[in-house]
Amino acid sequence: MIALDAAVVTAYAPAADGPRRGRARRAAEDVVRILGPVTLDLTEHRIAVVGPNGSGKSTLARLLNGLTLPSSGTVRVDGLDTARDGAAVRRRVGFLFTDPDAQVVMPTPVEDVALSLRRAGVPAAGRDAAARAWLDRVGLADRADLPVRALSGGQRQLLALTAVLATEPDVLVCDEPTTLLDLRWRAVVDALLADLPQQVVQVTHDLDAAAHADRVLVVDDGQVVHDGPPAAALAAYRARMLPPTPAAPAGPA
Ligand SMILES: Nc1ncnc2c1ncn2[C@@H]1O[C@H](COP(=O)(O)OP(=O)(O)OP(=O)(O)O)[C@@H](O)[C@H]1O
Repeated sequence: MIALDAAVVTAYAPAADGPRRGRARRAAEDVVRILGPVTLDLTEHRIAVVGPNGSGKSTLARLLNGLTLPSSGTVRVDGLDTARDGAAVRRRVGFLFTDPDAQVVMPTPVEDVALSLRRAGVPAAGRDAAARAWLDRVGLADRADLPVRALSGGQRQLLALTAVLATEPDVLVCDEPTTLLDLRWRAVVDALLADLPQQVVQVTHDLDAAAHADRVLVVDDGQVVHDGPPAAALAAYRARMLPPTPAAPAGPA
């Protein structure tokens, strides 16, 4: 289980027209709170995180596997503190970025998945065959030895997802995994995520996808402002984002 206890994230963000200071002289007034305090126990199988641009969703997602550490408060994964046990946390919690090019580092798909297997401790002798088996599972077997740049954007995101899954995490955190994909690839990735046995926490602007979650967190202005079943949380989010339409003027009597 992932548990956040009064987790706060701050960042150094000096005003553009403020005085310029060296690293040693950063002023307290230039430190801004970008998230929190957030206290949550994340136990549901499928959790969606929605909210406007810049509201803090990615920051929240990155807290969950220690990519971002809380400035105060704690984040624990199965009791492991992300600030102290980062490597063990990252073995449990995989992270999928919006842009697969930020994640895929090797020249070919089979090498990229093999790298994940290496990180997961799979012995060298079995890695190539295991990587091919993973690619086969997601329908990328015939792309295994092509240069990654020859894959479509959708195939690259599928590859990035496969490379994360190959490490067999207990939890998968996805930060807008389908935002860059066309409708067809979005459906492929959504279907794959829906079928995973793992807990999935997904940041998304796709409210249709969020509607299938067990729990939806609505983040706004660095706070979790709604938390509950999708119907109620998404209605609250829509009401927050979209002003009510003015009543139609009355017609002639
Ligand atoms: N390292 C940083 N330094 C200063 N400000 C930051 C830093 N990281 C994030 N922010 C700010 O914190 C806020 C929250 O950012 P975050 O990326 O979490 O939002 P988001 O909800 O994921 O946005 P989007 O939907 O646009 O991806 C934004 O205003 C962002 O500019």
